[in-house]
Amino acid sequence: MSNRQQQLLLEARELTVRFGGLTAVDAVSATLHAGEIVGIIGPNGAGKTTFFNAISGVVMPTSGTLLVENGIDLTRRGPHLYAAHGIARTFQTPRVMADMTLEDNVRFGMQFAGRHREPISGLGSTGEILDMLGLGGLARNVAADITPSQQRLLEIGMALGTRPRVLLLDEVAAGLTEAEVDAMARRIRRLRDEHGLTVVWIEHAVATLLKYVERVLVLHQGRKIADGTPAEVVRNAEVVEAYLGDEMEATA
Ligand SMILES: Nc1ncnc2c1ncn2[C@@H]1O[C@H](COP(=O)(O)OP(=O)(O)OP(=O)(O)O)[C@@H](O)[C@H]1O
Repeated sequence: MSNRQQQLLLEARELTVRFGGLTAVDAVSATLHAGEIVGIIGPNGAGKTTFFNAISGVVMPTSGTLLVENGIDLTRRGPHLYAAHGIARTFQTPRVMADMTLEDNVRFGMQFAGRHREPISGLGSTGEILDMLGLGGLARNVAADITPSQQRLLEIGMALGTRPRVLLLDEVAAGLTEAEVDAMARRIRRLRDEHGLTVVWIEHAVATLLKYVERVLVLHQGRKIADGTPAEVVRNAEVVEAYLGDEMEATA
């Protein structure tokens, strides 16, 4: 492992999120190191999105601790601070601004960049960001006029505008064709390989995700039940049982 990969960018310690009597995330501990592409899988309602919400400041954890780069404690701090510390995310339903042009959408994201954050190499301008996502030719179009899969890419562009080190992707492949998913995965890998980002990627389609990530966390009923390479988790008995075997068969 290189030094770059060893740098700890995010650490959740016993993170718990309760909604009334329901424990959506149950004492989950996990680490994320620079240069990783990590997937999060788990059956419906497993707590994947809530865990994302907790590590991006969208929901306050009930208990536990969240540390970011340089050991800074962001537990229970506001979402703007997460962006300032280099954490950016997309949402399951893309939150683009339909009436604005693609370049203005990316510019909007840039307003949330931490004032002292260096631009990402090769992704410092709206043009570079849109080109990297294959949206350069549509820069002056309004977001309402592009396809749903292009809107997903645009939302990634808005996140990139904040100059993140860690990019959290929530089901960016949902509803895409196989060819589009493949193109999306290649772009995500380039974000890591060429632009130095670290990626955490939730996808409901397990077989899809396991093809593209190097490490995977498995959540079930709010608990982390596995954390390893795709090959390791598909052989994990607790994981197979959580999915009743069904979705894992395609990847076994
Ligand atoms: N704001 C909320 N208020 C109350 N309950 C919530 C809230 N958000 C999520 N939950 C509940 O928390 C649990 C975990 O939900 P979450 O959306 O995190 O799971 P998930 O693994 O992302 O599921 P899916 O694959 O269906 O998106 C579910 O039981 C859900 O109903």
